[in-house]
Amino acid sequence: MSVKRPNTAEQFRLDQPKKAASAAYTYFLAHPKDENSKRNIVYYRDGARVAESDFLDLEMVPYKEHYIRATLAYKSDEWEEVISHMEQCLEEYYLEFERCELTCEAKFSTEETEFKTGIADWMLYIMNCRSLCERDLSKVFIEPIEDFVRDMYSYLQFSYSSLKQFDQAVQAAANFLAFDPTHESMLENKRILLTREGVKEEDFQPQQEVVDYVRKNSELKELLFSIVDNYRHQQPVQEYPDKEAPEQDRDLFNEIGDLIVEMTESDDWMLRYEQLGMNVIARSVDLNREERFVTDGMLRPEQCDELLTLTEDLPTEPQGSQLFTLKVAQQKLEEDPNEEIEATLRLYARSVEVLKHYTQRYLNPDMTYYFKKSSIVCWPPSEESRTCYPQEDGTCVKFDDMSDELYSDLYTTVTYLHTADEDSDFSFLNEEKGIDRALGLKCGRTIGFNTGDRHFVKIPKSGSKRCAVVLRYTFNRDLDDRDYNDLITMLHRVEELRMATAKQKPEVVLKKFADAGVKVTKERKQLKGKERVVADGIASEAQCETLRNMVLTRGMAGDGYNGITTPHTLYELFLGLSVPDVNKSEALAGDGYDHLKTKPSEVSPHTEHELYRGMNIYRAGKLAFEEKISLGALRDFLDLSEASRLFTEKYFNLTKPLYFDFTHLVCRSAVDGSNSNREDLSHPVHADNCNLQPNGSCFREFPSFFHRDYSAILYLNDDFEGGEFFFAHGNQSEQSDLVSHSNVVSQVSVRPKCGRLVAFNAGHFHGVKAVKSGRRCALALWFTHQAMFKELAHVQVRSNHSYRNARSPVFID
Ligand SMILES: O=C(O)CCC(=O)C(=O)O
Ligand SMILES: [Fe+2]
Repeated sequence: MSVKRPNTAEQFRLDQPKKAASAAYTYFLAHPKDENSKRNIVYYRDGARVAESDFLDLEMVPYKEHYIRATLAYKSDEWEEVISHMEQCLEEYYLEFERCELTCEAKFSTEETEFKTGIADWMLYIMNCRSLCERDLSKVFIEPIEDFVRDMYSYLQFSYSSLKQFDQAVQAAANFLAFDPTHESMLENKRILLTREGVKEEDFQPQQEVVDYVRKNSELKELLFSIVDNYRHQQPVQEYPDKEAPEQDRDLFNEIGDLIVEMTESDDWMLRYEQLGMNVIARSVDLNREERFVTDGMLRPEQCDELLTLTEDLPTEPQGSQLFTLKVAQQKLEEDPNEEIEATLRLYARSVEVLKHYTQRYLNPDMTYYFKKSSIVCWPPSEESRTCYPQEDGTCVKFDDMSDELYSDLYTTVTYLHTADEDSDFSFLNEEKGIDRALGLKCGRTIGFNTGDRHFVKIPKSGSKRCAVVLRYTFNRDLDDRDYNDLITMLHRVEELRMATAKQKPEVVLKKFADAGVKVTKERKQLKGKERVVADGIASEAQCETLRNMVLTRGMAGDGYNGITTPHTLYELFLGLSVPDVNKSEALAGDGYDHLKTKPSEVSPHTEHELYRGMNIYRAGKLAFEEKISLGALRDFLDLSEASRLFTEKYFNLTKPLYFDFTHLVCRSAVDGSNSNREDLSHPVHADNCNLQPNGSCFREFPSFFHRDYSAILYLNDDFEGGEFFFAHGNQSEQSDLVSHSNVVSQVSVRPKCGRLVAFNAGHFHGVKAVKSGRRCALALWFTHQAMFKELAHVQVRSNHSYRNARSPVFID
C-alpha cells in the first residue's frame, strides 16, 4: 500500500503545456547557464508546440522560483529536490504573505483619510486588500493557483513518504489537514501513515505557523462574507468589459519591503483603530459593569450629517420614536434609486460593518458577530412625561420589564449622529433604579453594552431629535438579519443599473460638447502619447472668474497665521491677503495636502517659492450651505468638474465609468521677489498614481494614490508668467535628480488659459514649470474606475437640497 500521489488542481494546471512552458522558461531566465533548464525549454517549445509568445517572462520572486523548481523536480520524481525547494518556498511564502498584509496596513494607516470617502471605506479596503494577499501571492503563473499553500504540504507529504521519512510526512499531512480537515485523499494518506510503526494519532499536529495562517485567513473571509463579494463584483460589469486593465503587480512587495519593515509588526486591530482616531474613553471597569464600553471617533462629522439625512421624513411610532430600518432603506432605494441615496446607504453599510468589526475585536475576537438588527433610532423632542424608560432601540419599557441579567449571545452598540447637551443623555441603570453612569452624546461616540443591560435615554424637550445608529448583534448565524444582505445586493444592482443607463455613446456626448463650443486643440500626436488630450472651451470666462474668486476670497482666508511670517524661507512672506471677516478654518492652507504635516503653511508643498491655496468640493459645499459662497459658484464648481469628468470618460472612449476620486481647486502664486532665476518647478515631474523611483520606474503602490486612473486639469486663467503644464519623458533614469528642476526634459508643454482642459492617463509623467509671476489657478481632478473610491463629497454636496433644487442639469441627459 502506498501513499497517494497528490492529484491537485495545481498539478493539473502544470500539466498544461503553456503553463509548464512558462514555468520552464521562467526557470531558464533565472538560470541561463543551467543545461537542464535549456533542455526543458527546447522540450516544451518543440514537443508541446507552444507558441513563442507563451514563453512569458514571469517575474521571479524567490518563493516562486522554489515553487517552480519543486514542481519540476516532482515531475521527475526527484524527492530531495522537491522537499528542499518546497520547504524554502513555504518559508519565503509566509514572509511574503506577512509583507503583503503589512502593505495593506501601511496603506490603511498612512493615506490621507480626510479626503477619502471615509474611515469605513478604508476599513473595507484593508480587509479586502488583506484577503487578496493569499490569492495574489498564489499567482506563480498568470492565474492564481487554487489551494496553493495547502497543496505544497501535499507535495511534501508525498515526497517525504517516498523517501520513507515518515515523521516529516506526518507533519506535512497534519499541516495539510489544518487547511482542510475533511480532505478525503489526505485522510486516506493519514490512515496509511498511521499503519507505519511508531506513528500515532497525536503526532498529527500542525505547526503553529500553519494554524495561525489558516485561522487568519478564514477569519478574514468570514468577515468579508457578505460585503466584500459585492464590492468585488462591482468592478467589471458585462456592459463594461475590463479594457486593458493593467494587472497590478503585487510582486513589488520586495521593493517596498523596507518601508514596511519600519511599520509596526503588531497585529493589534485596536492599535490600528486608534491610529484612525477611534479611542476607547471608558471601559467596563469605569462603567460599573462588564461588557460596557464607550469609544469616540467612530464617525466623522460629515458622515454623521450624511447619515442623519436618512432620518428625514420618518413616521413616528406610537411610543414616540422613529425608526430607520433596513426595510426602510430598501424601500427608499426602490422608490428612488438615485446616486445620493445609494451613496448614503453605502456609507451606512460600511459604517455598520466597521462598528461590528470594532465591537467584535474589542469584546470577543474569537467570536463571529452577526447583525440581528441594524437601524437608526430617533427620538423627536417631546414634553410628555412618561412612566416607562425610553430605550435606545426606540421602545419604552417599565423598570420591572427590563431584563435583570446579561444575555449570553446578544449585544448592542449605539453610535450617535450628533452632539447634544445633557437633555439627551444616555444612562445605565442599577438595580435600585439609580443611575450607574450617565453619558453625553457626541457625533461618532459609540456605547457598547449587553442587550440585557438596563439603561434609558433622556428625550430632549425641544430642539432637534436625538438619533443614533443602533446595532444588535448575535453570535448565532441563524439569527442573522437577511435584510442586511438584501440591502447590499440591492446597492450593487442599483450601481449596475445606473452604470448601464448612464452609458451614453461617446460620439453623442462629444457632439454636445462640440455644440457647446468645446474644441479639441491637441491630440495624442501633438502631445506625444496615447490617452492625452487638450480641449478648449470647457469653461466660460465668467465661470473661470467665479472659481478664481472662490479661492481668492474663501480659499485664501487668513492673513498668514496671525501676521507671523513663516520661518521656512526668505521668500515666504505672506501676501497679506487677509479677508478680515473670514473665519480662518474655512480655508485650509495647501488644502488637500494636509498630510504633509511639516508644511502647515500657505507655502506650496512642491516649491518654497510659491504659495498655494486651495479648496475641495466638500468645503465648497459647506461654504455654500452656510451662504458664504453663492449657490451659483458652487454650481459652477460642480458642473465644471462634471463636464471635465464626462469629457475625459468619453474622449478616451472608456468602457468603464469614471468616478471622481478627488477634486481640488487650487491657485499657486509666485512669492514676490522670487521670480528671477528660478530653477525649480512649480510641481516636480510625477505621475498621479504611482511612486516615481530614482531609477525612473514608478510603482502603483503605497503611498501613491494607486487607484487613480485618469487625471484632468481645467485651467482658469493665463495672466501669469511661467506655469506651463508639461508631459515628461517616462524614463527619468538619467535625470532622476532633475525631476524638480527647470531643465528637466519635457516632451511637450501646454500653456494654461481659461477653459482649457488637459486630460491624461494618470500614469503619465507630467509636471508644472515655475510660476514666475502672478497667480495660476486651476481645477485639478483625479478620477478612478473603482466605485469604492468615489469621492463622497460630490454626492453629498449635490444632495444638499437647496443646491439640488437650484441645479440645472448640464451635460446630463
Ligand atoms: O496644475 C497642473 O497643471 C498640474 C498639477 C498636477 O499635476 C497635480 O496636482 O498632480
Ligand atoms: Fe499631477
